[in-house]
Amino acid sequence: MTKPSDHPSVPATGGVGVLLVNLGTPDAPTPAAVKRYLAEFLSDPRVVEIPQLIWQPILRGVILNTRPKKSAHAYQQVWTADGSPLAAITRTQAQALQERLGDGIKVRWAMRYGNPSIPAELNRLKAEGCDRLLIAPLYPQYSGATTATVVDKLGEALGALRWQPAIRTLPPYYDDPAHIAALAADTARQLSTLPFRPEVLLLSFHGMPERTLHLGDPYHCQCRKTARLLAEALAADWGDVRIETTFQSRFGRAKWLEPATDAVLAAEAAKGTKRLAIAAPGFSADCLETLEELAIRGREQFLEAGGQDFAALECLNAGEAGMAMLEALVRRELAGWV
Ligand SMILES: C=CC1=C(C)c2cc3[nH]c(cc4nc(cc5[nH]c(cc1n2)c(C)c5CCC(=O)O)C(CCC(=O)O)=C4C)c(C)c3C=C
Ligand SMILES: [Fe+2]
Ligand SMILES: [Fe+2]
Repeated sequence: MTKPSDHPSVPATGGVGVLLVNLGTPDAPTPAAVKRYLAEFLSDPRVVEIPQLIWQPILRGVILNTRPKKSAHAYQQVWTADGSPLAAITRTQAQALQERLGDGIKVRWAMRYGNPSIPAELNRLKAEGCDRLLIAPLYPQYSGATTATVVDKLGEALGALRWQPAIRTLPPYYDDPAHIAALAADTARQLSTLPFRPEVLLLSFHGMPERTLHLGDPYHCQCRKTARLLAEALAADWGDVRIETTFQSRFGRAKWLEPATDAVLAAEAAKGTKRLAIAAPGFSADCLETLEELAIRGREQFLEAGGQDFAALECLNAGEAGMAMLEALVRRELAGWV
């Protein structure tokens, strides 16, 4: 049967797509690009929970006139030939996952803030015939400021479509046995290559305003559980290493989750800890917060306070342990679709 001459052409359908999403990053390590990125990021009411009428004048009048220069300097210290580490690693993770899943599933990546955007990649997958999509926010622990805002943005993009794809989202995987096993294997692998045996292993998670915990955000508890399970998994071979949990990257004047990573680094050195390693099991990819704040500034803080040996471990990134885990999680969520 031929379609009527006034009938629109039918787009391709029947494909399955996976969209990996991480936080976002500036397009360049310049004050202007950082300003554009921070304006979008810090205007998200999920990230700064202050009424916009009060917050926007502070953001536009103060923060965006001071922070971009300082942050651009920090980004310059970690920028690579492939661009921002967070974007470059997320891209590599998507390529590696594509290879593992094969051509029957299309894998793309997006950034919640900045580029490539969620709407652009959603529309691209749809144009390529994917009418079933798994959106995977690459945050092991759920928070309103990260996981939920990916789904908000997705909803906004879907709202502009007449013909929407079917959607699934990857649940947080903070206590998933596959995640804990990947973290334990990769942490042990990295610890065993260090030229020293640490007395202390700090597990540093990105902070959040403490208020969000009391308002019911599960982030804090999920970080604590990841840390506890990881410590248990490491106990057999690394039981002599004391494991502590801290929260980093405080922003603004409100009280944030404690203890703070920078304060603990200085306090450990002051009380005589000489050898310390730090890992960041809340980040699926290395980024400004791990490469600059922990590996550069954290080292300075520990050594200046009297520490001797310091190592910042890498995130799971696109390594074997992390990719095997991601493949397992994604295949599980795609069950029934492929
Ligand atoms: C891993 C989870 C993250 C949570 C939770 C989170 C909360 C959160 N962050 C800010 C403010 C900033 N974060 C910045 C960078 C940044 N944050 C995360 C992850 C989480 N943030 C990542 C992966 C990155 C790195 C981005 C990169 O380009 O590499 C920044 C920008 C850098 C800077 O100027 O310092 C800010 C600002 C708030 C307010 C918040 C919770 C409410
Ligand atoms: Fe952040
Ligand atoms: Fe808690």
